[in-house]
Amino acid sequence: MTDAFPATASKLGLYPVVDSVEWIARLLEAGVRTIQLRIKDCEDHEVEDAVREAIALGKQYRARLFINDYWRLAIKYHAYGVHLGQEDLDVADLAAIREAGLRLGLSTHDDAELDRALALRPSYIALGHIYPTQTKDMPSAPQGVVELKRHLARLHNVPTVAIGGISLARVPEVLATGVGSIAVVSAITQAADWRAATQQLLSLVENGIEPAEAV
Ligand SMILES: Cc1ncc(COP(=O)(O)OP(=O)(O)O)c(N)n1
Ligand SMILES: Cc1nc(C(=O)O)sc1CCOP(=O)(O)O
Ligand SMILES: [Mg+2]
Repeated sequence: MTDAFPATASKLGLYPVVDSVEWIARLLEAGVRTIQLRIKDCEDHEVEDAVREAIALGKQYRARLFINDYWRLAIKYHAYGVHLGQEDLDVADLAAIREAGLRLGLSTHDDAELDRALALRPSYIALGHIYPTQTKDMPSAPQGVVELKRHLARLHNVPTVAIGGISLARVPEVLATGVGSIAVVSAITQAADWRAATQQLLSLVENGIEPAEAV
């Protein structure tokens, strides 16, 4: 059996996914403790400064800072973790990520992807997309909360994250499935008042979760 990736918190709480160091800085300052830098379609050298700065901020705030896609840079600058999708799995050096002590989060969208993810023993598994999303072109249909709940039944011992089209109004329905974390992009970055939206999301999602362990 393959070695497991390092553990993360059993419930990751609110998990904003953002595309700049500026967003990372303002959300950490606002109290977010799980966060992802997601800058799409660049070469490593184009995003190296942003990745390094985001990781330094994550350490400063003792936050769980995940780097999407750029796993080599995440290793180089000792990120808390890396988030990879199914296509990324075809090219990433998972052994190098594990040996460097980074946590690994994996995207899944159906049973077959869940099978593949579970076999790799990641630190968490993300399930998407739950609702229609304007943020990313998705090849599949939204899975909805009934399917989400069915998938969660297979994941008792793995931290879980729901993503895709989750607005503030939809958070209670998603939390009711028992998922441990809610990842959002537009619910924060497109909000008329991102600060208020973040505080509302934090209190809804993290109410009742144990305070974060030291990172
Ligand atoms: C928390 C979380 N879940 C899913 C994704 C999607 O990752 P991926 O499938 O690699 O797609 P891109 O984000 O790279 O377009 C994510 N980033 N974060
Ligand atoms: C980046 C991403 N990954 C998804 C997946 O299902 O894997 S859905 C998604 C976009 C989520 O943005 P919003 O919260 O604005 O809908
Ligand atoms: Mg990816």
